Amino acid sequence: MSGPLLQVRDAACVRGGRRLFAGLGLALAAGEAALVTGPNGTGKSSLVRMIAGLLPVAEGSVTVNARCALLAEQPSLDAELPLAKALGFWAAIDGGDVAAALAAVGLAGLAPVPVRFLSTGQRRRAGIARVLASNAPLWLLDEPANGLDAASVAVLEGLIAAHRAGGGAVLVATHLPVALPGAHEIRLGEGA
Ligand SMILES: Nc1ncnc2c1ncn2[C@@H]1O[C@H](COP(=O)(O)OP(=O)(O)OP(=O)(O)O)[C@@H](O)[C@H]1O
Repeated sequence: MSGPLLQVRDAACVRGGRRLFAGLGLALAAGEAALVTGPNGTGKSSLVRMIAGLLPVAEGSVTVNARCALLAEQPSLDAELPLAKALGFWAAIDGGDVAAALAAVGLAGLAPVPVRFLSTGQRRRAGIARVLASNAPLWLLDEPANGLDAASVAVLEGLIAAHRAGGGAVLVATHLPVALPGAHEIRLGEGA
């Protein structure tokens, strides 16, 4: 495949009649990363959702040339199911390796535990495992470090680095430090 996995051109986002940002451009090729930062309410999550196709693009264009995996605030896992089975629901669609993904985020031991019993940080790591098991080339991670301890942030950073080294790309929206060497930086300002 040639060309960027993600191309955002002159994009604007409007929510509740308010323009959050405009004129935003970004291209992510294989191996690249984007770091989206900015104060609360400036549109970081909105940008992620817009790229994921969950919010309309008010102006400009968003072109996604690869399958993408979204880590949103909720892990999108059935709270009643054991963790491995909840991830298995998605793996049945995406074809991913649940056991390997759980091991990668240090949750192998919790595979039989219902999702509702997971702690905040474990739940976030479960969401990261879902992204990992998706085999999607483009990762869209909204606040992936929320609730994670320092060791888990380091694991996250390692997983992102490995994903990029394997030809993937990632966009991370965060108010917490996440090391993304060589990332394109997008700083969203105050909302309009
Ligand atoms: N459904 C909605 N209708 C109207 N406005 C909304 C809606 N959802 C979010 N907003 C507004 O859009 C703005 C941007 O929200 P968003 O969640 O993208 O910000 P953020 O930069 O991710 O913030 P935070 O750092 O607090 O997570 C906020 O002012 C928010 O109130």
